[in-house]
This record gives sequence, C-alpha cells and structure tokens, in this order.
Amino acid sequence: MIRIAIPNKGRLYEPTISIFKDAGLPISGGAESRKLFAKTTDPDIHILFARAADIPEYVQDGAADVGITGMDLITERGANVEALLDLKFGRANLVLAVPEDSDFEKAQDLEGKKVATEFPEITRRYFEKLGVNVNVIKVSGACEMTPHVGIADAIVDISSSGTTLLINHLKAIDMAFSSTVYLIANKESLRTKEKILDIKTAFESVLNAKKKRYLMMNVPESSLQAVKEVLPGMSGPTVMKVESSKFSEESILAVHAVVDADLIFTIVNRLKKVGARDVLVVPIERIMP
Ligand SMILES: Nc1ncnc2c1ncn2[C@@H]1O[C@H](COP(=O)(O)OP(=O)(O)OP(=O)(O)O)[C@@H](O)[C@H]1O
Ligand SMILES: O=P(O)(O)OC[C@H]1O[C@H](OP(=O)(O)OP(=O)(O)O)[C@H](O)[C@@H]1O
Ligand SMILES: [Mg+2]
Repeated sequence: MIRIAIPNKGRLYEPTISIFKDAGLPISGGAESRKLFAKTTDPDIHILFARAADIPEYVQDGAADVGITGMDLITERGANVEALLDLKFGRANLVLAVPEDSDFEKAQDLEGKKVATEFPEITRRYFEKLGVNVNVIKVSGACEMTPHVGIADAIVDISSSGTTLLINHLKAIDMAFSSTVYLIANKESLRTKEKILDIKTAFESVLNAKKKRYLMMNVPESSLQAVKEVLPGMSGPTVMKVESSKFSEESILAVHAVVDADLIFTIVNRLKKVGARDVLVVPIERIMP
C-alpha cells in the first residue's frame, strides 16, 4: 500500500486534485467532505489529506510514503525527504520587502535590523549567505503589517501577484527563495515500494503533455513534402490516406504530428502557406516516452 499526503485545502488543493485526474489516478471523495482519507482508482494507492505545512514532516517520518507540497515548506522544515519531481504549479516567491518610503535598497542595508517572517529558517539562511546579521522574528500570519507597527524593519514573505505588498505600502527589494510544488517521497519507502516511481512517471507524463499539442490536418498529396519540412525534428508525422471524395481530383492525406505548444502559432501559419487545410490543434492528456 502507498499512502500519498496531499493538501486538504488552500490554493494547492484544486491543482493537486486535477493533476491526479490527468495522471489517470482520480481521487474519489475530496477533502471538502471533511474526510481525512480517500481512495484512488488504484486499490494500492491511498490519499491522506493534511495541512500543506505538515506534509514534509509526515513524509519524512513515514506517516505517508509520498507527498505533494510547496518547496518553501519542505525547505523551511528541513525535511529529510527525496524530492522526486517539480510539479511546476503553486509558484510563489519569498521576497524581502521594506516600507515603500524607506531608504533600504538592498539586503545589506538591513545589517542589525529586525526582519519578520513566517519562514525563519529560509530567512536566516538567506541573510547568512549574504553575511548580513539580522534579528529574525517569527510571525504566523499578517506579516505585511509588522513594519507599520514597529515590530520589524522588513519582512520576508510570500508574494505571487504582488497585490498584498502594494496595498500594504511595501516594496520588494530582493528574492530570498523561489518555490513551486514538489512530489516528495520518504527515503525508505522509495527503496522498498517500486510503485512510487510509477506515480512519478504518471505525473511526469502529464507535465510533458502540457508542453505539447496534437496537430491534425488534411494535405493534398502534392504538398506533403513541404508540410513535412515545416514539421522538422519531431517524431512522425503520421500520414494516412483520406477516402477520395467525388469533389476532389487530387488525393488528400491526413497528417498527424505532436509539436511543441510554444511553436503552434508559427507552425500553423507556415502549414497553411504550404497547402495544409482543416488544421486542428488538440490538447494531449499524457505522454509516456
Ligand atoms: N499567493 C500565495 N500565497 C500563499 N501561498 C502560496 C501562494 N502561491 C503559492 N503558494 C504556496 O502554497 C503553499 C501554502 O499553502 P497553504 O495551503 O498552507 O496556504 P494557503 O493556500 O494560503 O491556505 P491557507 O493560508 O488558507 O491555509 C506554499 O508552498 C506556498 O508557496
Ligand atoms: O502577492 P499576492 O498575490 O497578493 O499573494 C501573497 C499573499 O497571499 C498569501 O496570503 P493568503 O491569501 O494565503 O492569506 P493568509 O496570510 O491568511 O494565509 C501570502 O501570505 C501573502 O500575504
Ligand atoms: Mg495563506
């Protein structure tokens, strides 16, 4: 049996549920039903709902074999776990921010000052690396308020859109840590439970698929060579004969190929120019190499 700890609420909950679905491992019964455990379509794989901040410890101690949570929380806890895969969502920066009317311009200007944060370990390490001595004050929320009430001179806090800093009259002057959500595993479980790597591969296939699109088009036989030249360096394309229509003299081929999502705009325009018709761009759910 493999137990996977996932966030029970907050902004990581929905994207985590969706990556399980895309990976072909949908979770039955979410945390909204206030259950602590849930099943997946694999009878061997069970879900444990937990606070995102507690997941690193659960995985380290073996309460869960695998976990999904933010790298900031994993690093802050100093959890001894194996980071298997960057899942690339839940992106957030831990920034060093100061009141917008202050004279502090860089971390070095904070020598001997007070810095409030929910992430004291990451903050200590950040200033240590820079050789700057600060007094780190741990708070458990509403960090943005502390410089305005004399508790701190600066903060190290999560910023993603930057709105919270702006409305609290703070400005970011450096980035202390950049975080995304990771798939992590208990080190002992990783040695003994092979299926953990299958889970990693399934998630990896979802990430690969997000970067690609499936292209389908009809091509007159005379344009095939030119179309192939527009689709270089990719496996395929697959070419199939389309049943001839009484309206068309020329033989038509259906061409299918997998292409980089970033190149879609350029490729589709070029394909049209060399004679491709009825071009369809389709998302892909998973790519298993
Ligand atoms: N804008 C953001 N604010 C806070 N955390 C964020 C943000 N964007 C991504 N995250 C990541 O989400 C994780 C925190 O999730 P957590 O569930 O503890 O907080 P939350 O989504 O703010 O929920 P709540 O505070 O309501 O419990 C961290 O790893 C953090 O890096
Ligand atoms: O740059 P932004 O997009 O504004 O996001 C950053 C803010 O979001 C988080 O707070 P959250 O909404 O989770 O409230 P909390 O402090 O109660 O957890 C975080 O602690 C920041 O305050
Ligand atoms: Mg929060």
